[in-house]
Amino acid sequence: MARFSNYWQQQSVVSSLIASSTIINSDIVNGVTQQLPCIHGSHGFSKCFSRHQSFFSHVVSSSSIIVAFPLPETQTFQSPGDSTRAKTMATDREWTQLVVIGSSRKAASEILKTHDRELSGRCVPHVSFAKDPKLNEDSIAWTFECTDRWKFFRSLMRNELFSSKAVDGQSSTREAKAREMIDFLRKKEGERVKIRDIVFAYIFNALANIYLSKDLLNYDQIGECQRVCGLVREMMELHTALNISDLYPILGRLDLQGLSRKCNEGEGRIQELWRGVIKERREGRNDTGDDDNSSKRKDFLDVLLDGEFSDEQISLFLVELLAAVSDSTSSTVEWAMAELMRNPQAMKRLREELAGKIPEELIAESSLAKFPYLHSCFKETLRLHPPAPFLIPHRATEDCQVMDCTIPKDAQVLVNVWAIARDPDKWEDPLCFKPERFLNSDLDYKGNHFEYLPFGSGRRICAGMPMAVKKVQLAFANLIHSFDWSLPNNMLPDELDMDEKYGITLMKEQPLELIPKWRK
Ligand code: HEM
Repeated sequence: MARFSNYWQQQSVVSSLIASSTIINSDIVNGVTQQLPCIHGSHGFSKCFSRHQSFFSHVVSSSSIIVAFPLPETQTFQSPGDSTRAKTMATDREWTQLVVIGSSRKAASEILKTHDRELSGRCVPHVSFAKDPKLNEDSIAWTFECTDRWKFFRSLMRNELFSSKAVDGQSSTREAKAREMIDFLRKKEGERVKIRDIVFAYIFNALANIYLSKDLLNYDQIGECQRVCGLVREMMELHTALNISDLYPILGRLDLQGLSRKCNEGEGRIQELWRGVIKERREGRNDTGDDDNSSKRKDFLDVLLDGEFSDEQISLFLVELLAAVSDSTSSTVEWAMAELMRNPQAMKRLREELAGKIPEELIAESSLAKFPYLHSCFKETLRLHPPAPFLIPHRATEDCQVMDCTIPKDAQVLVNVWAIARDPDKWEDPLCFKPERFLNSDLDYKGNHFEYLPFGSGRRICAGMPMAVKKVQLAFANLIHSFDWSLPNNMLPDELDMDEKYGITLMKEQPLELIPKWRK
């Protein structure tokens, strides 16, 4: 309960800070007050934003733009008059960025369902390669609009990667990679391991094998795994770093803080991991004159080469479909492990469920359906720690009336799924980790229940959800089933730091370090 009141206190700090930087309609809706991710303890988001407070004040006071500052916490644009004012401000000040945040179930449903068509553009941060209009049309997650080309990519991914048939066909690859992860951890028995790095390597290699039929990371070079994991993390953070170019798009090209340059360099280093693989495959195909390689089993790289995509295009797909998603997926496993360490009863119950059905061997994907409590732990982890707390920023592609508020064209539209999944009016004990709430409940993450949207909803819903669900649960189940885990330095479960760190992915600020002990 102490944590809960702390939560509300911090809301006001964070809300007013944010309100002072951009035009915010944090509650397009009835009664729910502004809620921004932050919470646990005294750090997390509030720290992240307060670090920039002086920067904001400076920007604000030195400009003649944007609303009156600072906006009081409660000031939102709720009445039709307010929304007209917001619109006027946005159109008068074309060179500033209007941000609208939906923070209730109703607002989420309006944005992602009722107005899905008008609000499913993307607001692309200046650091992203996709800000370049020529590259944007080859992006999936950052396409400015849902064009025919984006539809083509989505259907290509659905058919080749994420249909039930395709996902089932990949299960042996994921199982093999899960086994490698467990074998590596067996060798580390009694030592401290960073869960994030280990799981990242599993996710990354499982995806790399599905796309390229090749490992890109090697557990024996754990330093390299950490380097790549750190590089990806840094890129994700750069996408949400406070960037003056995003606040004042007119300054975009100047890259005054050097963030775009940094992001480009990071992406370049990540792409080095697979550039050679693409080149080699293309040359191999040319040498055999076997352009479509029809007699052999195809992986996703073959599909892309058959589709005559350039090496550059393929490489950028892999930035989005391999590097970026490995971050969100490994983060979910890390949070799940952290929550279980803090909740010994839940850990015990999960162990019993797993051991009752699978006494020895590694748990196979085909067995996952037998574990309702495992599935509930997965759902509860995503409720408390959605990897994308505001989804990926949407954009209004035209003026749009949402409830009693006009969202003008080109406004950035965020849905605070983090806060919605903690709304005390909708969730009992919203800040407690209680997987039981999902047992015997039909609430799922497929985008139909607007109080719970870890994968989003509507046309921009996570493309990789069917694969992500399997991948996370497989890793999580086997980590719990194979090892007893303890915290280093005799730390007590309550002492585990659960602060969050904001990037596009909501990470655990302090990486989770645990000591494995083989259970068999
Ligand atoms: C636990 C793991 C994951 C979670 C919680 C998650 C969640 C999300 C969310 C919230 C979005 C944005 C939705 C929106 O903006 O409305 C998204 C987009 C996306 N996700 Fe995931 N994701 C996960 C893993 C994956 C994986 C493993 C893949 C692919 C292998 C993937 C591929 C994508 C793609 C391509 C998009 C962009 C969709 C578009 O803009 O059309 N995700 N994801």
